[in-house]
Amino acid sequence: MKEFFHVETIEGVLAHAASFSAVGTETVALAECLGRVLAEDAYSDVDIPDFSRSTMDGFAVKASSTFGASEANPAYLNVRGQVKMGVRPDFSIGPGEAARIATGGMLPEGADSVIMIEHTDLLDDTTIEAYRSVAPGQHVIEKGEDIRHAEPALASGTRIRPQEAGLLAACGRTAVTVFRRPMVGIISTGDEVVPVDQVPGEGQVRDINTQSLSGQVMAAGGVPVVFGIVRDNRDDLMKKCRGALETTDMVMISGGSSVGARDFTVEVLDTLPDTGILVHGISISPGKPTILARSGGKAFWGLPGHAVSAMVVFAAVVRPFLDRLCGLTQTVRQFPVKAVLSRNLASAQGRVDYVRVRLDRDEAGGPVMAEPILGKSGLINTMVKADGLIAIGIDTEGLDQGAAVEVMPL
Ligand SMILES: Nc1nc2c(c(=O)[nH]1)N[C@H]1C(S)=C(S)[C@@H](COP(=O)(O)OP(=O)(O)OC[C@H]3O[C@@H](n4cnc5c(N)ncnc54)[C@H](O)[C@@H]3O)O[C@H]1N2
Ligand code: MOO
Repeated sequence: MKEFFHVETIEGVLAHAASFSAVGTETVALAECLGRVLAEDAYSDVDIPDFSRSTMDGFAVKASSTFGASEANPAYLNVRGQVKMGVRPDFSIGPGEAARIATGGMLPEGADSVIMIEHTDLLDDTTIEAYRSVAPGQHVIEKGEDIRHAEPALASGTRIRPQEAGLLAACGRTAVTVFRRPMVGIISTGDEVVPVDQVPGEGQVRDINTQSLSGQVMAAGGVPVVFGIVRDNRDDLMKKCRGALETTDMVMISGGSSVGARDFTVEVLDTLPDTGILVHGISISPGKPTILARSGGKAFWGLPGHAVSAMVVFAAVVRPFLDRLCGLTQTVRQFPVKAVLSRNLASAQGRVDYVRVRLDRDEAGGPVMAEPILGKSGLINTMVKADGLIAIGIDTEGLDQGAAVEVMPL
């Protein structure tokens, strides 16, 4: 009888991720870099800002000229001139002096702070009264305070969000080196699986997994490459797998990962050159009959056919491998949502149970509640109802109503 072998803990499977390498790099225009992963340490060609700059409309002063100033006892300051925007002032400031300055203006030599215009009064064309004291550095961004040009502004392996793109703009980077988006081959198998544009006949189902897995790949920054549906035929499967491995960076096949007589995936993998099966069976549910193989340095996944199982395995196991291929090395700061379980939940020991949950909160602003969505792993609509997954630990028998849980968003 065929059996699972290498049944592995989730940690054991994830440990294999380190043995796969990031894909190559390419240069993209700044405007195209959103969502990409930086493949270089990015520096600025100048300090940012490159001059000490006012953050308020007012008067640039030496802070010491205002010490002790108040409504009852204002400081009288001599106005030396006006700072023009975008140019270095051609005068300096001494004790008891001030210069008109707008937000963003360059501080004149000698000035170390700015007093807001609303804390001053104009006595005549060249004299102001200051009613407040300011501290050195107040209302000023110092030269290099945002980014110093000798220090890396962003580290290689960082995912570029809008704020990183803004910082790259400040650094003068019109183009950046990023990792290529990994191409992920997607194959569906099964004689009963038909394309979306066909009305399924008796005993047939439409191909869900190609679409849902493609979406997960895209959301993770990869490019799905769809290889369609393969019949339960060893030669056809072999041909598709070879083609997918030759043209993509990672392959996911769904269905045919279990131990049934028609489950050819393992046989095909055993025959492919330079290919070894790393894992067949993971101690998780759903998703136990998952295969991970290495073929010519590429990860090859056999995901369970059930639509929920395939998606859960992607979220819990495949995603960290794809992150690695994407070149992500900086910690991805994604925090789970903390919630309270709405009902008792049974779970078997010896495996990690991934439970779909819907999040809700009452209008009074109580805790976020996690309501389990129970249902078989072939029901895609249970994933639609779910906002996330909770993992019940391998040694945990179940969770009680009211337990604190962490929800991985879907
Ligand atoms: N005797 C045993 N039978 C099964 C076991 C087991 O341990 N012993 N494990 C079960 C579990 S758990 C799962 S999950 C499935 C996984 O089986 P396979 O990966 O071999 O997948 P299939 O048998 O091909 O398909 C399962 C199910 O999913 C439907 N399917 C397949 N592909 C798609 C697709 N692209 N879109 C939508 N639906 C798809 C397929 O028609 C089947 O209904 O094995 C259990 N059996
Ligand atoms: O573990 Mo299978 O992966 O139920 O649904």
